[in-house]
Amino acid sequence: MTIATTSDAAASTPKAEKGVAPIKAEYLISRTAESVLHTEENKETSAADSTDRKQGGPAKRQGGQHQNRKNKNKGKPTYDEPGTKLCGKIAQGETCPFDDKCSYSHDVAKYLAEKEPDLGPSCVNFDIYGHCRFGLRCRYADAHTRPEDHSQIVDEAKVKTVSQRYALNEVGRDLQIRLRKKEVRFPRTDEFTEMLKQEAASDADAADAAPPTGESPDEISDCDFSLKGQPQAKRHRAGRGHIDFRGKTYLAPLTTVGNLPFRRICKGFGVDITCSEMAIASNLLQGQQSEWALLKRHPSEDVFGVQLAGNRADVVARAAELVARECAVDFVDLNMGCPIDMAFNNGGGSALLAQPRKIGHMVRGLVHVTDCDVTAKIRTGVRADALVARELVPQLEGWGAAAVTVHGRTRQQRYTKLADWTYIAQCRQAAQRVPVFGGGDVMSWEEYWEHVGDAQQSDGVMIGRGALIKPWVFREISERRVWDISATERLDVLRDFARFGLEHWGTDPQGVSNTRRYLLEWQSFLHRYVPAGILEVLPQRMNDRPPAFVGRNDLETLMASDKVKDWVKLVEMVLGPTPENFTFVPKHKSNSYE
Ligand SMILES: Cc1cc2nc3c(=O)[nH]c(=O)nc-3n(C[C@H](O)[C@H](O)[C@H](O)COP(=O)(O)O)c2cc1C
Repeated sequence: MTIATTSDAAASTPKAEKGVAPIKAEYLISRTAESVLHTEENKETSAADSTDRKQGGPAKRQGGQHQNRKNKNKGKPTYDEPGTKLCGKIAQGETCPFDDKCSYSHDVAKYLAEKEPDLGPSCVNFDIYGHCRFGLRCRYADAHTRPEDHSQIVDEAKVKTVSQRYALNEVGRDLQIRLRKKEVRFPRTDEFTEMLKQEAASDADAADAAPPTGESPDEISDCDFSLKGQPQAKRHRAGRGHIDFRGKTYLAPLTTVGNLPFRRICKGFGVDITCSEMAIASNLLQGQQSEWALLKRHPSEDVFGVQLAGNRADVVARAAELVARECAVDFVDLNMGCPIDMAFNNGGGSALLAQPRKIGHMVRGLVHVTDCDVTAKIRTGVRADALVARELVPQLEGWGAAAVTVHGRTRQQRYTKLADWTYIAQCRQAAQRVPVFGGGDVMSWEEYWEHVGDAQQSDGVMIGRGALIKPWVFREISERRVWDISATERLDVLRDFARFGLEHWGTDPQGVSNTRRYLLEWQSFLHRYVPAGILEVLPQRMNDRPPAFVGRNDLETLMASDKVKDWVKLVEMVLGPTPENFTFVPKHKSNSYE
């Protein structure tokens, strides 16, 4: 898409309208030009709310995920591999132990005749490791294939010097198999469960001895937030508490988009703390490979946590015990904010906020079964008329949490309305020692320092969508200045992501396809960035929607497009041509203006 500036564009003057990003007059597109433009393009697939925007405002709809994603991007053919999949051993030039019983093709000539052309002259995996584990199946295979006999080149010198694997926390298949066979033991969780049983027995004895109150102990603990009867934070183990959370920048856990390559980009811009995407405790315990893959950590992630979600204290404890035993993690974070129905209706995520007794068991359990810090991520409450976070913070502290993050919205609110930073400040004041991070809507250095500076509303800020829209926000925060980043520099960021993605997901057709999809998911947020030099008033605010504008050059204009077609074009600039029949619908609705 190339939007030309129309002659009457400069005629409009920006108004300081509530909810509208103030764009300098010379970059505005007039209403007439805009409607012509959209008539021409109205046949295109567009992102969820792009049509809302053209029609003068968002239609009311539920937050969450796009439910109508066609085949949820999983249908075939979505990635560029010939119909027959070449056997991995043969692709490496080795012999296959299964011979003619192998379910994959051994016909190299046929595979190469059908294969799409290479996507580029060099292969990231070969460049780093001195060999490519995908061999002929690599989409950059020419870089490491001898043309005369298709054998694979190995750069021995490099193979030897690469001692460290690219990602940490790559848990072997044998653990997954043992988990599926139920052969893994959880001694520390067993110990904790036993302890809880004894506590329950002595509580029952005490209740028998006490005069009747008319309420069962469960009823009391399910609705009472006082510290009565709760063990204090005495379960800290030696070695715990080594992270000084205060004042550090913290990249929020972000399902799908907060993947390792994205976190690596944010590390490059200076973020201090990173966290995995939310991993479901029960999926980990079932040995699901895709869930364990969420825990991978790049060596640059020097303060790294794993976020766990679950609805049962014993399940979450087992998962945490295993993660802490098998992986390199600095902290385990308990998710109590997830709003999606699937988690909520099963009593997990933000549904926990209404069950303080269960939270107590969970946090104490995590503290008991791990040697690392345990942190908690909560919302202000489930509903606006029953906020619970302020009462919960001291409870969490008592149970042994090393830090708490409060996302300043209720579940009911999703992303509508601004985060309540006044309430976050009250949560912080309710804590005695533990650092309380706030989260919600921050996307500029000014807002960051407003919340952690003199106002002392929080001990730190966790940044989610702000980092997705402009990951360089972390550099701006540390330098305390706006960076008017150019479109070419932004394209370099996309290029880095593509490289990191190919390193992470692989250079074979599936890996390239994953990289493309995750980059598109990210672009569904990135396009919301309004270049600093185009704004009349800084900083850009999360909920201020810009009127249609052109960038300072065609690339900048393309980057601001809310059309999926343009996102695909942009991604092709760093990842080569998209396969035919490719469709994409972004997963999260939170990328759009509410
Ligand atoms: C796409 C997306 C995925 C998210 N995934 C998670 C998650 O896995 N775990 C979690 O605790 N919060 C998750 N969140 C919530 C964020 O961590 C954060 O608390 C929230 O977006 C508010 O911060 P923000 O206004 O800076 O985005 C997600 C948010 C978004 C936008």
